[in-house]
Amino acid sequence: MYGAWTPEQVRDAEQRLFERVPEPTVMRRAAYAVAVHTARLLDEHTSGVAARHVTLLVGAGNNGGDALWAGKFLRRRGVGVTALLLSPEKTHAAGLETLRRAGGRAIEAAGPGADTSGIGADAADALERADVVIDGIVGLSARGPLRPLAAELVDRVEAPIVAVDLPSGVDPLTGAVDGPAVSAQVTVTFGGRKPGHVLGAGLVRSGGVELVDIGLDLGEPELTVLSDADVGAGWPVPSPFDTKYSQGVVGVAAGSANFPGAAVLTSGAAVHATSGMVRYAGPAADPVRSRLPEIVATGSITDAGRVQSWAVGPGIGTGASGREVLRQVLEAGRAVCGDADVITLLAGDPTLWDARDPDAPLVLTPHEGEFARLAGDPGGDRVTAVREAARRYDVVLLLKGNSTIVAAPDGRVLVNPAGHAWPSTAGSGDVLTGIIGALLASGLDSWLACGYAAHVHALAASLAASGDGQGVGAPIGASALLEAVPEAVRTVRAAA
Ligand SMILES: NC(=O)C1=CN([C@@H]2O[C@H](COP(=O)(O)OP(=O)(O)OC[C@H]3O[C@@H](n4cnc5c(N)ncnc54)[C@H](OP(=O)(O)O)[C@@H]3O)[C@@H](O)[C@H]2O)[C@@H](O)CC1
Ligand SMILES: Nc1ncnc2c1ncn2[C@@H]1O[C@H](COP(=O)(O)OP(=O)(O)O)[C@@H](O)[C@H]1O
Ligand SMILES: [K+]
Repeated sequence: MYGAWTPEQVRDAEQRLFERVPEPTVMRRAAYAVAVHTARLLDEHTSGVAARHVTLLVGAGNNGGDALWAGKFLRRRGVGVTALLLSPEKTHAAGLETLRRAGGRAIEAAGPGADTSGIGADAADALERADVVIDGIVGLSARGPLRPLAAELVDRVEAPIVAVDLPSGVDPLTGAVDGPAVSAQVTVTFGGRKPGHVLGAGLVRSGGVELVDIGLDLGEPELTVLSDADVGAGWPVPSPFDTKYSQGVVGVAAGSANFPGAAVLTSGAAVHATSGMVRYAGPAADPVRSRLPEIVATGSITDAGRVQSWAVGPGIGTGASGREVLRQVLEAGRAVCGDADVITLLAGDPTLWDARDPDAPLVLTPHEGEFARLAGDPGGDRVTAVREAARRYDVVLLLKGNSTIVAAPDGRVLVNPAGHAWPSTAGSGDVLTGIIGALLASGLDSWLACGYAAHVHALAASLAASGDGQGVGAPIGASALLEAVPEAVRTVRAAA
């Protein structure tokens, strides 16, 4: 498990740290780590460190200061260092002096001989000759899109980039990118990850994130990211004294005559995710029986028998029959995972919420379009949007995406950064619904159930796409993802 802390939380911790440790000492510690990771990248790309060339992009604040100090440490290893100063009058003075004393060169990014981009001739040359570039344009204090000169420089870089703290152009709080931004090979960050490293485009732009301990005491994180080991440790498996009933029976109300696949995928995922028993209720009972013989299938919810949770929504339609299915499931007073048409129905008819038993956990799993129907466009700050909607509707809300966000009504937020896009295939959301339904039936806390399910779902997709999680991937369909769920569960349990 790891956390991500907001810039505000980091700044508060920074102030407390500076009462004990002088600021320059902290900066040197941070910069030394940047230099170490830069040397590693140089070695990877050029099979050496000495006599290689590193160009620093130096902005107006301490992020640029870190880059300058890193340049000094690289000089000690014989690296040629050129700093391009974006705001010469605001450059970190001590950093600039230490780099110069160590034999580094510092020039104005917008120096003489500039072409229409505004980049000076020497600066353009330094960018071209760089084996690695260090991005110290902006870090925690970034606001809005990169300014024009910074944007031009970032556009021009061809060498691999080490980002200091955050890739410039990424919003530290939301991970949103609105214009040109650095795509780092490695991001070296200090004290704790920031939301920008795990959310949205920031996840992709950060590359590999290296965390450096600089002695910050950060408190409770804004966001939590689960590891394989966390998920494996909590994943429900049968005890010697369990029966098929005691592990929790999952009910699935999904699919229709037109969409039997949704029924098969949701039910199949419930079968693969946990042991125990799965009941299916709906118009696709025949295809479900023929594909999944272990499922007890009936035509209607009233005939389904007792269950501990319902996975409901995919393929049920938004007409009268879908509406009736939702009403019956909500009235059953069991834990519910509602997806797809359920979200559209709840968004369109607020009276449907009245059928809900307030004591039974309710999870909704919208994709972005469904979320917009329910709670409006999530915009760039998805965490805030999901947290507010979870509170407003008193549900656990899972917003799907490359970074899946799970908010509880009490404000807790989990993020699952997939790190790849293999789940992006039709029907894979149905699989997620089935996995969550199964975890709810086992009695797991519904917020954690969503976090566990999103984690295993993304892992299953990666295992299915790459054969064993290591090889080169190939496109998959949701059926392959479904079949890989047991392997994903084995993988996380082995890590626990
Ligand atoms: N926290 C810690 O414990 C430690 C933190 N450390 C380091 O300090 C960093 C934070 O430093 P910081 O606060 O000086 O600000 P920083 O991010 O360098 O920004 C500088 C200036 O950039 C500008 N600017 C803003 N937006 C912009 C944009 N879109 N495009 C272009 N420019 C933009 C704006 O200046 P303006 O031009 O508006 O005057 C802003 O003031 C942190 O990320 C880490 O690297 C480490 O040393 C170790 C300990
Ligand atoms: N680019 C992506 N990267 C990673 N995961 C993705 C991406 N796009 C979609 N997913 C995941 O795939 C699933 C798609 O669900 P959904 O949109 O409901 O599809 P469907 O309705 O076809 O089943 C979700 O779990 C979502 O998080
Ligand atoms: K940066």
